[in-house]
Amino acid sequence: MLMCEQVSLDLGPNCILANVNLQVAAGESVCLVGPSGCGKTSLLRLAAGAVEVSSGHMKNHFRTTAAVFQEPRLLPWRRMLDNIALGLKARGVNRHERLARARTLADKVGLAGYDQHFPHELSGGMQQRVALARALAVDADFLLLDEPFSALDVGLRSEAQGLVQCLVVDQGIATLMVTHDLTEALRLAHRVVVLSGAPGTVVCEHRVSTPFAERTPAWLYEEAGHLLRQPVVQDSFLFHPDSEVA
Ligand SMILES: Nc1ncnc2c1ncn2[C@@H]1O[C@H](COP(=O)(O)OP(=O)(O)OP(=O)(O)O)[C@@H](O)[C@H]1O
Repeated sequence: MLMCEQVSLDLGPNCILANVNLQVAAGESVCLVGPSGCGKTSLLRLAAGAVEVSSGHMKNHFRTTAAVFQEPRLLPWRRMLDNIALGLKARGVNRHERLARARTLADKVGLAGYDQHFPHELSGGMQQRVALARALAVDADFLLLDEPFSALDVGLRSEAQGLVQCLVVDQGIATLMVTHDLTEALRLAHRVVVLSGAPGTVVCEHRVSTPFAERTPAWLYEEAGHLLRQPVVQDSFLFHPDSEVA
């Protein structure tokens, strides 16, 4: 479990996050949304242990935490399987074993047959799937996802979202994911957490009880509409439906 209690983060003279309370339980998928600059990535960095809280308590009780970023961050001189196996090498797993595990994961993310390809020979969506497989290779029970699909076109994005949904539903991997896309959050999350800006703080938590299989596109847009009708959410996104457009 991840537990944030009254967490604040100052960077230089600026208060980036203030009194954030957030929990992610085992197997739970939580999506963070909020305006640009409100501290979503900073919160992921705190969860990853990359930065220390300025005040409050942050405890990550998951066994293994792995991260996937907006850019796949693959090693261009390494072939696809070696990129997936990177974390295993760092953990001292022998080459035969790590390639076998990487191949199993490549199959799982739909990349069978591309073992010997270099990153530049793969599409953006495929590269992002390699990054996901690399995170899974270390047997993570908690994934931090920082807008992992924002650079993908609509079709690839939907495919990648389906993959993450499978990880959550079939394998019970917990996720904390940052996205700008409310419909993406509603598709993938058990809970959507809305942050407001400057400094970032939680203004709304929305539990999504509709089963994943029933979250059709029509449902997603309707549910996003409901959420955006809440004044705190509108304020967070500076979205005022009744304001005049000049
Ligand atoms: N190393 C740093 N030093 C000082 N300020 C920083 C540092 N990193 C981030 N910030 C500031 O912290 C604030 C929050 O940044 P962060 O990247 O966490 O926001 P975000 O919500 O993820 O933004 P976006 O949605 O645009 O990606 C921003 O104002 C940013 O300028």
